[in-house]
Amino acid sequence: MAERLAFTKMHGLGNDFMVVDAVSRPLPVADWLTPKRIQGWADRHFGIGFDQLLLIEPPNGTNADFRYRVFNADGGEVEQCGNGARCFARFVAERGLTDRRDIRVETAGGPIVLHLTDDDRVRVDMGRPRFAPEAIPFKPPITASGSPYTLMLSGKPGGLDQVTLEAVSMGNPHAVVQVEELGRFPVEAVGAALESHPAFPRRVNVGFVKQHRPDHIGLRVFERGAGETLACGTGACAAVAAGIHAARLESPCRVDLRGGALSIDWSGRDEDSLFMTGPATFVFDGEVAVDATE
Ligand SMILES: N[C@H](CCC[C@H](N)C(=O)O)C(=O)O
Repeated sequence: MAERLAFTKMHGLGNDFMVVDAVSRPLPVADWLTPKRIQGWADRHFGIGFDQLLLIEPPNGTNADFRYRVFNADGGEVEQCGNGARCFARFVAERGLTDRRDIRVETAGGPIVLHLTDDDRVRVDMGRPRFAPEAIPFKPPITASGSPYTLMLSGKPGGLDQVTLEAVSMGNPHAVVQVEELGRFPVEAVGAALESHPAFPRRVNVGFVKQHRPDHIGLRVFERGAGETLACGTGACAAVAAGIHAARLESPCRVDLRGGALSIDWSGRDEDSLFMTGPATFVFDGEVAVDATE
């Protein structure tokens, strides 16, 4: 007889998630959330369909309120998910797992703090952006004299034989590429080429930015382990951090993604946290059979 796993489908601006609560009901996570099973559930035709699976656990020995783990559609566990953090906050608040309005969370990419605003949005302290190549991790070309970096591309993806980018860590790795026109840019081809580029030992999320004004950008993101998504929270944070770091952008900055808009603010001082504010949406509750023989 197969076990049943309860989950909640949520999204942040169309970046969608399977949310699993392992606080109310402890789960045999290692046995159940295998990469193969996550890949199957992520499939939009044969499974539930999502960009990431978010696992909510009790804190792991720190003074945090919860631990939050993120798995991409390809089954790999990663450090951070910005849109997922907002969905996490609304889930734990509205399902009675906490009565706090400021929620401290452990993540593999470092601690974050989630604040529930009065209009059902969530403001997330995403921690400090990091630009040092070793923090990304990123191996710049030996000829590079610093950011922005020019990487050669093999096979001319999207007709390009090189690309200029900035590299930022928001706990997870991001490459930020400035483009003239987002609608027609070959995001799939260039994003896939950069995601697996040898300069990024742990692969990378790739953001393509069109700057409209110093406080307003458009962004498309080809995500590590998920492909192009309708929105990427850490991608929006990385794009604005790179722009402020390079004195192109100012704070607060509006980021228009395919699924909607986020507001990002950061002082530009390395020691200060960057903040992201945006919505989180419940879609449905469901359950799925966990067949031990799979
Ligand atoms: N694909 C990302 C994880 C999800 C990030 C994204 N969904 C967000 O909202 O930040 C990575 O491999 O680091």
